[in-house]
Amino acid sequence: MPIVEARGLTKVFRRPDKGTGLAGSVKHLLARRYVEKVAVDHVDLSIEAGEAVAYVGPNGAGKSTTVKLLCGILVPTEGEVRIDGLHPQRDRTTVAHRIGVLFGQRTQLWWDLPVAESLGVLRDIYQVDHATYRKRLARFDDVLELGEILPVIGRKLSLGQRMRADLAAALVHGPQVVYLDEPTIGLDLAVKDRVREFFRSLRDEGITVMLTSHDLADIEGFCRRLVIIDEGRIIFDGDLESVKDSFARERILHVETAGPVPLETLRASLPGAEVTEEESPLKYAVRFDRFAMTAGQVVTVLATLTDLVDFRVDEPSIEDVIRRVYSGELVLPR
Ligand SMILES: Nc1ncnc2c1ncn2[C@@H]1O[C@H](COP(=O)(O)OP(=O)(O)OP(=O)(O)O)[C@@H](O)[C@H]1O
Repeated sequence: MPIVEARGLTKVFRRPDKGTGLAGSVKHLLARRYVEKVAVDHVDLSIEAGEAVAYVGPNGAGKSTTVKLLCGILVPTEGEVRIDGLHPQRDRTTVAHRIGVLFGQRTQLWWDLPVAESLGVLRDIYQVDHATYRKRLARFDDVLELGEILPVIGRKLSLGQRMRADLAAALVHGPQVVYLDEPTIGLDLAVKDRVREFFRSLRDEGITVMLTSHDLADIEGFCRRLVIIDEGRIIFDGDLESVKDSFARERILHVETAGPVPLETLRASLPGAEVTEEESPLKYAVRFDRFAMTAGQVVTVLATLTDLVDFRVDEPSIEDVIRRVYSGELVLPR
């Protein structure tokens, strides 16, 4: 049985349509008008225990709303959610123990308390015994270096410290399912790396993770499954690597040659590829479609023209593919 299951999940927000200016407000008072926004539109999603799922989509696609529905923070307009077979509202307390959530844009720490006390309050709310709590804190300290920020008051934390503390807060009760909504937003690279390492350790422990991020480096090497939402609807749900294999066709071979070769000669020898000079002398970039030719074939052709000193092949990231999906240039099979 899936640990997270959503069927026909729909959320429609209704907000007052007040028009503009005073006249608009008066008109609204006399005859109330509303506009509706379908933020999540009949989403079906099944996540098995232990899966790490990337949930991506452009701004306003409905990602955060889905996460809020899956946690029980919002009640669906239509459809239903089950967490380990339980209903997020009817079984609120049991579900709260099974899930952890981090909203990168918001904190669940108490602003006026040191981090240690905020975590202590959560320990009491979730009734985590002291030995287990100490063990969890030690683990958070290992990867997140939490120890140094435990005495710091919430409002004095830097963004990176705040995110590390919030991760601990989301996990202090040992949830089976964790939703991470933009967990690396605004972090510098060193903290991002540390936090990403922590995600991998969660996955390796068998915790189910659903990760929403605009930084696709968060999902590479971490999530096997990719779900793309656009305008409230799931437009793709499948294997991340196979998407890359099938749609990230472009490869770039960076090559350094022993002597200069005229660009025209290189271009004439590699029809279908795009050859450009790189910034340093004797270095070229060959951009080619890997379905049209292999990197080996490109290297063989180049080696007939000159001696090669060094070469490297760059693969495009999943980011390129997803950018093309967002722009409508690429439609992935569902
Ligand atoms: N409380 C609300 N009331 C009215 N509209 C809302 C509310 N929350 C979200 N929306 C609207 O629902 C749509 C989906 O919003 P949501 O925050 O889920 O998107 P998102 O994919 O998380 O976007 P982002 O990547 O920008 O955070 C947007 O058009 C948003 O303006």
